[in-house]
Amino acid sequence: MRTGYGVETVRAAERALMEQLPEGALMQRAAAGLAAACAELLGRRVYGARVALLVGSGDNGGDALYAGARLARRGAGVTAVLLSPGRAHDGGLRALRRAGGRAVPADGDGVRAVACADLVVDGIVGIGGRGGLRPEAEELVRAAEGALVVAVDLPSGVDADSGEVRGPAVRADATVTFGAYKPGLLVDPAREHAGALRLVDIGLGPWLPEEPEMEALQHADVAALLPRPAAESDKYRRGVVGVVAGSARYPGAAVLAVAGALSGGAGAVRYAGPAADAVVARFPETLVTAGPPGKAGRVQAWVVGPGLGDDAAAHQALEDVLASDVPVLVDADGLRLLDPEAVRTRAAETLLTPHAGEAAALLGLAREEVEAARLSSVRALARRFGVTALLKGSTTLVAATSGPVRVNPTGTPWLATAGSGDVLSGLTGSLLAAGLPALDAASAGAYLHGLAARRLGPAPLTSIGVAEELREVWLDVSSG
Ligand SMILES: NC(=O)C1=CN([C@@H]2O[C@H](COP(=O)(O)OP(=O)(O)OC[C@H]3O[C@@H](n4cnc5c(N)ncnc54)[C@H](O)[C@@H]3O)[C@@H](O)[C@H]2O)[C@H](O)CC1
Ligand SMILES: [K+]
Repeated sequence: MRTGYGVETVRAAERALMEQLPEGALMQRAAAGLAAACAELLGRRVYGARVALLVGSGDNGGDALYAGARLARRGAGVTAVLLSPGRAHDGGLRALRRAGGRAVPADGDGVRAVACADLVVDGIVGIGGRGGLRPEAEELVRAAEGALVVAVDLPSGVDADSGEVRGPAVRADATVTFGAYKPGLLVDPAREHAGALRLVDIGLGPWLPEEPEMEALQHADVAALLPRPAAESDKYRRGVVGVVAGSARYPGAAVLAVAGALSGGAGAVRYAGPAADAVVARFPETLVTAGPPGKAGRVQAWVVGPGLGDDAAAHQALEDVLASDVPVLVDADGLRLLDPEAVRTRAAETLLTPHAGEAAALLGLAREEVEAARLSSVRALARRFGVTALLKGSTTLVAATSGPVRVNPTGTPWLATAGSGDVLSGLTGSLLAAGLPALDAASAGAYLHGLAARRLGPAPLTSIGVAEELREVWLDVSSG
């Protein structure tokens, strides 16, 4: 599990550790790790490589200078471009010059040094950054196009805690981050600015809290979560997932949700809704209930919402499902009909799976506000309504009412295909029925769904294609 810790948490840990160390020792550890990463990116062709350091006014710039000195000692031609000359960097500049490097102001000389560099080190701003890049930095960053760009701690201009990018920001080929991943490095849009992530241990471990702010499921974590079909031969013991989806207008959503559910590990899928003919024609094994969900046979979890429409039958179906005592996943039209306050008193778990627009409606925000602050939005959804919330996006986030937010690393923009959310709902509901807690079902569902889409992309995706790919993905992941 890749874990992320917020800026304040990292700073507190750094302060505690610095009290035990000689002045500047922590920065030397960071600089050593940064220099080693740069050397690797240069393919160990450090001797003769042209390196430009973008040096901001804080310790982020200090890291860059001391790393630059180490690269200069290995024969690189290193030029520090000082964005705001000040006394703060006397030590680093002395070290750089002693090693044969030089420093120039952020003017024509600086732009030229960057424009002909093989490697540019972004030491403009790190966890002390506020807002996007400033104009003089922007010009230098533009001059860096064509070079390898390594961001120090995080790409300058992104928000380390939220992953927001509120202005111009560096796009790095790699980011060398110190002590702990910051949540912003794991969440879009900042994640795509960071490039390949590399964590340098500077000894913060003992001073970081047990519980991180964020965690990203890896392959092995999901494999451990998946229900083992062989263990329960009896289909009813492996859980039956009920799917309430589709309408005369959208029968396809029912087919897609059932397709996802059949790939999710439950023993059987029970469909209750007006699109039974379309569903059974495609998936004859589906158990079908003609009447409302309340009259349906026993299920271990419900999925309600995809293509449901908003007529009286839809309202009744949602009410029936929420009145049940099993976990319920509410998606799509179900979210539009939902009175979120009504779910707080449910005995069993409720999982909401909105995209940004649906989350915005539930939170009374504009879609752009949710997109700009995804981490706080998914937490707000979970905590305000006492639910587990999955916020869809190219980085899907999952939050329970407390504990770390889960971030899905397999997300891909390809998933913004009509109907792919219906497949995800069915898949995740089936994992709920198989007994996974909502946080795990949603995390594993998003992981498998993203993996299936990645394997099919960049060919144009069909959602039914993603559902069919899920079977392959399941086998791959569960075989570890
Ligand atoms: N603290 C430690 O023990 C270690 C820190 N590491 C590195 O230090 C930075 C954090 O350093 P800090 O001085 O707190 O802040 P920054 O260098 O990130 O920047 C603050 C500096 O930048 C100015 N500033 C703010 N916003 C902008 C902006 N948008 N553009 C330009 N300049 C901006 C602000 O005024 C301040 O002067 C951390 O990220 C690590 O890289 C070591 O790595 C480990 C030990
Ligand atoms: K930086």
